[in-house]
Amino acid sequence: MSAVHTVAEIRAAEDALMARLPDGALMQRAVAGLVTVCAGLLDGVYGARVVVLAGGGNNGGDALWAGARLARRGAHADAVLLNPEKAHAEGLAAFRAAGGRIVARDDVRTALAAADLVLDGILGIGARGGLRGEAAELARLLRGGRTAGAVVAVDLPSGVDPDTGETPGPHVVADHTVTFGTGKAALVVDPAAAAAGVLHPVDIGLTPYLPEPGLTVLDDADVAALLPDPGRESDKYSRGVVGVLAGSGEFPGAAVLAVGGALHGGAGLVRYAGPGAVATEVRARWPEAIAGPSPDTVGRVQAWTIGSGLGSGREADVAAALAAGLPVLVDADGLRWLPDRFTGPALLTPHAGELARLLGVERDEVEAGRLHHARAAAARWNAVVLLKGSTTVLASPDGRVRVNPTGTSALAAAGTGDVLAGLAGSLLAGGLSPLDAGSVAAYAHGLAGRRAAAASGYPSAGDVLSALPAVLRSLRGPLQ
Ligand SMILES: NC(=O)C1=CN([C@@H]2O[C@H](COP(=O)(O)OP(=O)(O)OC[C@H]3O[C@@H](n4cnc5c(N)ncnc54)[C@H](OP(=O)(O)O)[C@@H]3O)[C@@H](O)[C@H]2O)[C@@H](O)CC1
Ligand SMILES: Nc1ncnc2c1ncn2[C@@H]1O[C@H](COP(=O)(O)OP(=O)(O)O)[C@@H](O)[C@H]1O
Ligand SMILES: [K+]
Repeated sequence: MSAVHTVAEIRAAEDALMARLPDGALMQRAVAGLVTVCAGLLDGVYGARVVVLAGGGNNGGDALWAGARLARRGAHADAVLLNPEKAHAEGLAAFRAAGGRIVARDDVRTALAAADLVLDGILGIGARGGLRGEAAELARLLRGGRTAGAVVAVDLPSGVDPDTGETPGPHVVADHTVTFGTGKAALVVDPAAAAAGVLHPVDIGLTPYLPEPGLTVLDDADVAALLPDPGRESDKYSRGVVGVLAGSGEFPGAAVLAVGGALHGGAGLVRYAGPGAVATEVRARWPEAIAGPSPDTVGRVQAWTIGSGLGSGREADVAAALAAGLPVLVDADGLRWLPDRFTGPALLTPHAGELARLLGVERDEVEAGRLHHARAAAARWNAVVLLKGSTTVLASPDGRVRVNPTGTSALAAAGTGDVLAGLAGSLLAGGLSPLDAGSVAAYAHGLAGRRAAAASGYPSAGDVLSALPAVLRSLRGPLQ
């Protein structure tokens, strides 16, 4: 599991740690990690051309110190000082003493054009708002291909909002980000995360001083530990029975895909509720599923997955499934008929457009502020909200947030959301909490998307579904 902390938490931890260390020692730890990554990216440090973009805070200090160390190893180091009066005094002195050169304004373009590596030390966790003035112009030059060198962001790409993952204005787009101490939301949540490139975490000894993280990113081992493990005495009922209320005459495929996802998520039995013609298609593809016309008549379940491809006019069916008071996942069309607030375990799986409609805002606003809007909806409906898209984020009404690291644009294909809904519903029926069911499902779904993409150029939702069994098998090992 990797942890993400807020700027306030990081500053408190840094203060506590710095109180025990000699002056400047913490920055030197950060700089040592930064220099190691830069040296690894360069084809030899000696003779390499490095341009340091230094703002007026400690982020600029890191970059100047790193420039100094690279210069001592034989690099030609140039620095652009964005705020010369405020430039980090010790960093600047070290940079100059190592032979680093301050670039005159007129020479910035030439320096960038010749650079093998550009260190972005304009702004770090002290950023407030997007880049302005000359800094914005520099970011524009970098994005415009002014340099062929690798752009390495120090701690964060400058100009992104550290805590929200939002990009309030112009910002640097980096090829690599060397980040210190712990994760930041901006490095894992789009749109900011898209500007970070490859992440290189550097341990500066902060962890013992940091609180439990509110935002986490699961890894293979976390997911393996959360996957249901049927015991020796299990039967199909004790493994969990999931009800799927999905599909319609208009969208029968959604039912087929959701039931397929549910059949592979560990539940012992899948009951499909829906119109006869759709049920016939579901059973033709999945003879192991049981079908009935409505939630009331299909038989007992331990959790419901509601909504994928449901179409219009299904309010009564949705109400009947919700009335059971069981753990529930609500997707797609089902989101039109939400109760005022959930009182039991609930997982909502909107994409940005659906969440925008729920919250009465524009889709662009949701995509620009994923964490904010997922949290707002989680609080509003007292449900875990899994917001799908380029970054899938899950916000729980208890304040916990998870970000899924496995997403791939290979999943941006019709029907993949139906597979996810079935899979997550199956995990709910298996006894996982909505937060765990949603994050485990998103994780495995992302891996299935990647696996499917490796096998077929542009995978369909069916390809993603077909890849799921092998992904789950590799995560949890074979059932004994
Ligand atoms: N503490 C430690 O020991 C360690 C810290 N470390 C490093 O320090 C970094 C944090 O440094 P920091 O706190 O100095 O903030 P930083 O990101 O450099 O920016 C602050 C400056 O930017 C300005 N400014 C703000 N917004 C702006 C905007 N939109 N556009 C333009 N300017 C803007 C603001 O000016 P103001 O507006 O306040 O006058 C202020 O001068 C951290 O990310 C890591 O790299 C590591 O070495 C590990 C040890
Ligand atoms: N650009 C993207 N990058 C990563 N994942 C994406 C992207 N776009 C969509 N997805 C994923 O694809 C799935 C699409 O689900 P959804 O929008 O409900 O489509 P549908 O209803 O057609 O199945 C979700 O899991 C979502 O997170
Ligand atoms: K930076």
